[in-house]
Amino acid sequence: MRIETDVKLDFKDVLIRPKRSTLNTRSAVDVNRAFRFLHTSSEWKGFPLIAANMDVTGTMAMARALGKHGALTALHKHYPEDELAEFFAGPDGTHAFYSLGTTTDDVRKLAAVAKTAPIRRICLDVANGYAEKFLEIVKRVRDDHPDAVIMAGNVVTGDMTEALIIAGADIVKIGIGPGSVCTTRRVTGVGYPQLSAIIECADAAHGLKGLVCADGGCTVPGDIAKAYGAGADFVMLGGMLAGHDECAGDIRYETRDGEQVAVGMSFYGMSSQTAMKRYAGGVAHYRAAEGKTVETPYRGPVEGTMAEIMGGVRSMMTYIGAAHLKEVSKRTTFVRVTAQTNDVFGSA
Ligand SMILES: NC(=O)C1=CN([C@@H]2O[C@H](COP(=O)(O)OP(=O)(O)OC[C@H]3O[C@@H](n4cnc5c(N)ncnc54)[C@H](OP(=O)(O)O)[C@@H]3O)[C@@H](O)[C@H]2O)C=CC1
Ligand SMILES: Nc1nc2c(ncn2[C@@H]2O[C@H](COP(=O)(O)O)[C@@H](O)[C@H]2O)c(=O)[nH]1
Ligand SMILES: [K+]
Repeated sequence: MRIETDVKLDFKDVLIRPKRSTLNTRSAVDVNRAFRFLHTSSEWKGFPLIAANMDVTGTMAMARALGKHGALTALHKHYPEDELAEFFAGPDGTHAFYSLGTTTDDVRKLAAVAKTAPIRRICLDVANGYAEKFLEIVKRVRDDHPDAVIMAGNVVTGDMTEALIIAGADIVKIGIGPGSVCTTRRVTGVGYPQLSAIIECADAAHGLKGLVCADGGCTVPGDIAKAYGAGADFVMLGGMLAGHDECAGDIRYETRDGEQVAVGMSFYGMSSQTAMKRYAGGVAHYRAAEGKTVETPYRGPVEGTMAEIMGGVRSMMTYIGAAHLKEVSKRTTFVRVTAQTNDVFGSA
């Protein structure tokens, strides 16, 4: 047994210190980034935000809506083959990642879809990116798809970030246990504070000309700003994008003053009992669920939430004098704090 005694930090442990700046308006900053990828010759430019490949948020409707802002969506892996082929052959396919896990059927389905439609972005997603087998699958998908941008994860340490990049990932997805509907830390005791994970993995990835996507744990636009400050190239969101019209799932209505009002929508983890019942016929006898099912408030079109997120990021940039999103991490100084906000009138 060993104990690491350095303090590792979460979003809630820091704030971004303001810096003198020549930027006089939030309209003058550029929230887009242009990336070249290590293993492919392609280039991408846009707002580096990705909707999570969860049933509720990783939808084709989400890809269309976020695509308008230059942001991306990792489609969930349960769409039928023919729907995926049609989608990736069309114009909205450019705003999406094709997601898969590591089963033989996942790999077969990708090959089948890729025969009829161009798959330019692939999200190889497993709960535990530390398995030896995962590296082999990353290598295999890289060999089979030399021109696709490959994002792979999840991990939380520099050593495994490097291994995944060397195996063929262009982007490594960072985060074990920070998610809004995740119960991994509670069930297994495993995890890593997300801000430190981003800082350490971004450093490792950038040293090899790879990129990272901070996945999970953002609860407010300020957390997304902190993730970019910590060195995240992309940020993936589940819970913050749940509850919108573009999500999959039923809206719950209540009658108020004789009128039907939309109030809530369900949201669940991909390792929850809900997901396992739907796709595996139940929780395997040797496993425990590592995700939960919740109801989020119904929030209408995702447009409003995107405006808040992008407005928050723009404002952060003027506070620290970063005209381009690329400069944010260089211009970020975090201060450790013992409190974030004044909640005397509530926390929203
Ligand atoms: N970022 C995070 O913290 C987490 C994210 N998730 C999300 O939920 C999705 C579904 O997760 P889930 O169904 O649990 O698994 P995955 O779909 O990620 O992986 C399943 C494969 O990995 C094997 N495996 C071995 N050890 C583990 C482990 N500790 N946890 C999970 N799988 C393991 C499984 O075998 P076997 O089942 O036989 O053991 C199976 O072959 C993931 O793809 C991910 O998107 C889930 C949990 C954590
Ligand atoms: N441990 C679990 N993690 C999960 C599960 N389903 C999804 N996820 C992860 O959460 C993020 C989204 O996080 P959020 O804080 O933005 O909501 C997602 O991308 C996955 O990595 C789960 O069942 N268990
Ligand atoms: K995910």
